Amino acid sequence: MAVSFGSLKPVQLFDTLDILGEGTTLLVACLWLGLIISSRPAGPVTEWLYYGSLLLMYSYFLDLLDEFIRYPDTLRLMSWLESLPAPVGMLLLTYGLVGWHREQRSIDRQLRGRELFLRDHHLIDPLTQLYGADYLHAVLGREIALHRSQHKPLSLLLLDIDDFAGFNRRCGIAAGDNYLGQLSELLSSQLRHSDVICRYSGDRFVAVLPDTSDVQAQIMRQHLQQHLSMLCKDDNQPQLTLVCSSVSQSSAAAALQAALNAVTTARRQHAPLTVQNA
Ligand SMILES: Nc1nc2c(ncn2[C@@H]2O[C@H](COP(=O)(O)OP(=O)(O)OP(=O)(O)O)[C@@H](O)[C@H]2O)c(=O)[nH]1
Repeated sequence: MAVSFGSLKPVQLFDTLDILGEGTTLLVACLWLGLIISSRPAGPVTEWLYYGSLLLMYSYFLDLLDEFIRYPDTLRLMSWLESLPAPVGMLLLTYGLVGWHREQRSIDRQLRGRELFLRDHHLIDPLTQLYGADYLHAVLGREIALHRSQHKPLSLLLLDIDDFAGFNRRCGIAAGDNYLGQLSELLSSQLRHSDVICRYSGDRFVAVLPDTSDVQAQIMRQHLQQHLSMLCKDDNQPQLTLVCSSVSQSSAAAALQAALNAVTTARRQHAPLTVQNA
């Protein structure tokens, strides 16, 4: 369209420096557009950035064309078309960049939170390499909120060692440590990747089972029971109580208390045992 409004300039009037400068500016604007399209997810911020750089590209393109084509002095339209899109494009681009900055800050905040959590080694129990009680409370609280809002089932498994103090006295602390290690390995190998296994206290383990109904939790408990009963074959080994409960409470503390009550009930109901159901 621009070509039809004007006439081609003679070659001797071409300004090489101008062409080089304006050509490079146009290429950089094209590069920006390419980077935005390839690296950004779809959404309003991307649109601001996209339309801003598109307008800049358009303006720089007309600027470059100006170096090759002479327009009649009476034609004001071309000069408007050249000069107007650039500031509008800059404004759109700036608005998009502010949005991008905000997005990035909220992503950074989330990542920093996660990293701090992972770097917090006191959350990991050094003996079993499982998460400890603090982590359990945090994860269980988060899962309860998530599962309540999504109306999904959530269950807990609680494994308690009976009279672990007695076992330590009979066999020694080292044997007790070894037994805790065996239990944690067994739980880690038999539960799913999505389950969070924690050492809740010295002789208690809790697994948070997301998206797990009561029936599924019972099946998992029976599966674990078979493996645990192999550990309990030796008369010298401490006995275990294993309960599972579906979480209906609204807080982590209440859910854990319900699981602990289930352990007490299970213990009352059985003679020193292998494994029990809540
Ligand atoms: N070997 C070993 N023992 C531990 C560790 N942490 C806690 N204990 C012991 O676990 C025992 C827990 O005692 P209690 O809370 O009375 O539990 P329990 O003896 O199993 O009694 P009940 O649970 O009521 O059957 C204590 O004797 C602690 O010393 C550990 O890391 N290694």
